[in-house]
Amino acid sequence: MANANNSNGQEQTNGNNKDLNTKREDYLEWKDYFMSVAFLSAQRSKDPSTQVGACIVNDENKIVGIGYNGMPNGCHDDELPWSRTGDWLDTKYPYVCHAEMNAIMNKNCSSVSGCRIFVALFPCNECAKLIIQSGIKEVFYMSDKHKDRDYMIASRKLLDLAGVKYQQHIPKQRKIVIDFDSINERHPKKP
Ligand SMILES: O=c1[nH]c(=O)n([C@H]2C[C@H](O)[C@@H](COP(=O)(O)O)O2)cc1CO
Ligand SMILES: [Zn+2]
Repeated sequence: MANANNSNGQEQTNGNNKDLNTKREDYLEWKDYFMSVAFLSAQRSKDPSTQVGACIVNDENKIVGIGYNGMPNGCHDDELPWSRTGDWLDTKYPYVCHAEMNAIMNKNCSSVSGCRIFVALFPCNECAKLIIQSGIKEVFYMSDKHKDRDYMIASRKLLDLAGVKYQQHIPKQRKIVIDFDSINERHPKKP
């Protein structure tokens, strides 16, 4: 639908009024932004069942590491299994690197000590160990859907003992759409 504009500088885009003279209020708040980066990164995952992303942020709100679940570097992901069931060696589990591990290993600074990590899924016990050892102080997660599994109980035990805080992130915006065409929207001509 074409955009129309009214006399007080308001543009109507598909029925929504947009005031082009006043600061936006519906911009992404920091935590929604970091969680969105984690979710976007998860879109790189080749895992057919669960795509997980992680984003590490320092105390200046700067992103210092991003990762998603995938096979280790140099191990071609066509040569390793992606299945969930069957002989353990024929499943993905012994091979795949978790998103948290990749985010920590991909860090672009010398240390992630004191940082926060934003993850789609509550970290497993192995990732909890990495989080603790790397000095990350806080975990924000979206889903805790495996919370009753033993490895999650172990994970919480480790995080609690080490004093790593964790909390579910409740996003202000439940759905964020990336529309590559939106940048081509034209605004009314300046007077
Ligand atoms: O914290 C995690 N981070 C992470 O990257 N993963 C990955 C490993 C697997 O590729 C996938 C889990 O697969 P599945 O849901 O099919 O068991 O998610 C799984 C967890 C477990 O919470
Ligand atoms: Zn893990």
